[in-house]
Amino acid sequence: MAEHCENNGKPVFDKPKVELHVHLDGAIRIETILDVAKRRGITLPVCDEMRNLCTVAEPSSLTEFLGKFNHYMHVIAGDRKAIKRIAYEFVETKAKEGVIYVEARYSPHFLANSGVDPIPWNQEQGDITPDEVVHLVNQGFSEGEKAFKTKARSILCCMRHEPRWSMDVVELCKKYRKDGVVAIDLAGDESMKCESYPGHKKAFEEAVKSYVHRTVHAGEVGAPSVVKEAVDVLKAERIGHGYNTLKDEALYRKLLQDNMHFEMCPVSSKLTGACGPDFTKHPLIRFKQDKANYSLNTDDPLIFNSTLNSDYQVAQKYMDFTEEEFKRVNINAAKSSFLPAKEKEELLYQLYEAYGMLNDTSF
Ligand SMILES: O=c1[nH]cnc2c1ncn2[C@H]1C[C@H](O)[C@@H](CO)O1
Repeated sequence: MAEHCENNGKPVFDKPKVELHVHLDGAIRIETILDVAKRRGITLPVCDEMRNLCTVAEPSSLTEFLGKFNHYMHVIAGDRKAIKRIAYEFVETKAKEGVIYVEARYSPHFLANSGVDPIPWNQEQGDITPDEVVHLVNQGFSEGEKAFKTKARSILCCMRHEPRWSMDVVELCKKYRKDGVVAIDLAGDESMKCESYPGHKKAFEEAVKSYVHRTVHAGEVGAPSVVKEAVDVLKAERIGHGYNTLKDEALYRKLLQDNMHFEMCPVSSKLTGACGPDFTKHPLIRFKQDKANYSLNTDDPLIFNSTLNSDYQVAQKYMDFTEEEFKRVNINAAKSSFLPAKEKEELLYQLYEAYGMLNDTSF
């Protein structure tokens, strides 16, 4: 059994949690993929084989990991019922994990089959645009929130390799800001520098101008220069992963000073090969020692066959995380969330109350 799956049933931190970095399309239930495929008449390998195809059990590379989406995205993309269903089920899953607020990210273009060039996943042309995808996910999240009492908001992803989609993405963030979309992200293969992609830069400039919050995948497998660029050029307010920031001490110090939030995903970092396999030497330990501003997240639980508890287990078992640190992590996550000020205050209040800290002024 993989290290991160040990004792998976018993919650390490059985208190309300906040998750800021999880890909909706990397968090689909395998049973749902199989069920939707059956309804749509799409032939897939049998259950166990499908599970093996969609997951990584041993450390691989970011490229190999990103290839996993090819095995199932064609089943969900371009299907209204399926898109809404994955959003709804996602909220149910997070509620069961004890998450009271989650920001889930996805690329609206990757789930569309119309108004997107090229049409992804070898789909036939259909009539579901990126705009309708966002509407469907918003509906799924809103119904999920009513049913399971966990609040879910969306971050819309630009993809590094498709700069032509990025202006659409920021426009969708603006259009749906009152309907559950809280920020823009840049995901995908980080070795592609965005200096050479004015499409991303323009979109992030528009985001700044229109008060759309920004996070960027950087320093996961890429050099510290990608982190620097995310902060200086794309005006990122949070960094997705950011492990390699530690390779540039001056940059790390500056970001610590600026209270930059790092969205850390320990299980993911091992299985994508972003960090070495020995969790006792993980960059997260330095962030913890320095009392940096970071959160703990699953990233793509379908592909890593993990839950949020897996990441907390790794932190506890290999990185000496205490209950106090788990509380601090979640309070930082709430403070760094992209919720409007009043909702953020309410979220923080819920955490302080659940953590028995309403009279504690040290936070
Ligand atoms: O860990 C990641 N790094 C970079 N890109 C990622 C990661 N996990 C998922 N993605 C990509 C693949 C998804 O289809 C896309 C939008 O969620 O974002």
